[in-house]
Amino acid sequence: MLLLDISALAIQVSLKKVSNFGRMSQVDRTSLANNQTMVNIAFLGPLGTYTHQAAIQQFPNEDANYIPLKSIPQCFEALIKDASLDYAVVPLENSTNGQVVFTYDLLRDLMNNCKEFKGNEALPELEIVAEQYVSIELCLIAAQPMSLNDLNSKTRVTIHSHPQVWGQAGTYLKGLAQKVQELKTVDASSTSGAVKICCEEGQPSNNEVVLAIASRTAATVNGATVIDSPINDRKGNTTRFLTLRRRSTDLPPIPARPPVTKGVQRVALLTFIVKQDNPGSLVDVLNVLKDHEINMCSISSRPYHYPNSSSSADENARRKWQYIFFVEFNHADDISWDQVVHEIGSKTLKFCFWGTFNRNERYYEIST
Ligand SMILES: O=C(O)C(=O)C[C@]1(C(=O)O)C=C[C@@H](O)C=C1
Repeated sequence: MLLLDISALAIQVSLKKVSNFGRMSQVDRTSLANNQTMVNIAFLGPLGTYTHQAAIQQFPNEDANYIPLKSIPQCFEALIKDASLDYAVVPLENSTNGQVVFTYDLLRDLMNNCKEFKGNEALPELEIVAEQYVSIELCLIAAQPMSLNDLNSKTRVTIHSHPQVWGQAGTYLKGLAQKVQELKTVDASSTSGAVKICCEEGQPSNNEVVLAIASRTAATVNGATVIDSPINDRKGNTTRFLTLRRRSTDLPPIPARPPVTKGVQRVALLTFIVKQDNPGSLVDVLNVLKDHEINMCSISSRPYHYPNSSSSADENARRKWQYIFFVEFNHADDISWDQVVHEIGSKTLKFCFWGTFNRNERYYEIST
């Protein structure tokens, strides 16, 4: 509860900073970015999203300007193109329903469309510099004060939220669907955006109710009412966020939170494609990690398509059912990077190291 109050307060403070930023010209914003004391952080907005909370956790100081953008792709695009932005914070995965596929696919596309290579190592415009964890306590929210008891067998309910939420409150929504006449879910670009839509739509009629699922902070920011909470199926529901920046940045290394002490685990993300028809091609890459006593902590894949520019004579370029792999691993400070990179390069068709960052201590929290 205390945590929520603090975050609501932080969001009020950041609201002021956001509106100031919005009025600045591009030149002002660039000179602001050049002023070492200010950092400009893009995030999936509007204010009150869980990503906003992650951005505040990552950059809690007075010298942070938070810039809400409309979608995850816009966060990537703006950070690449707008030199006045220093960082972008985006969601990566949820402890209940897994990958935020938008982010995975944007990383894939950046590697795929990369113009700069060292051998077969892609060097895309962005890198990952930190991770954050935010507790996701979902609330059912109405524009006007009302009670859960107002929903009955005659009510037709429409609920707006970010698509990532449906899998986190599936059981709750099934229960609610049995209580009302009809329940419809509508995707929004973010949870706080969903509350905004709910407030704009109001209540169409006595038997029709428009609701949203979002955080308590999003309800406060939009002047809406929480009618039920927490509604997530699993206690301890948590989303993991990444902080990105341009590889070419002049910024000093991101301050480590908690401070780097000897023994803090480092984490790296590697993406790659292999010759799919060669038996053992994936195992060969993983064996490089094993040989260097590097512990893999996650592996996942997404569909992969060769870049549109590939020669049409190349059969691989036209095949379906190919995959890009995402592997995260812990490593000691003294691993022989050059050797690891060389060996990974020799076992993959194309690969990318997205950066190496401190493991956030909240990674180790267990559900109570
Ligand atoms: O919509 C938001 O509030 C977000 O920050 C996005 C997002 C996500 O994409 O996973 C973040 C956390 C929750 O899991 C739901 C939505």
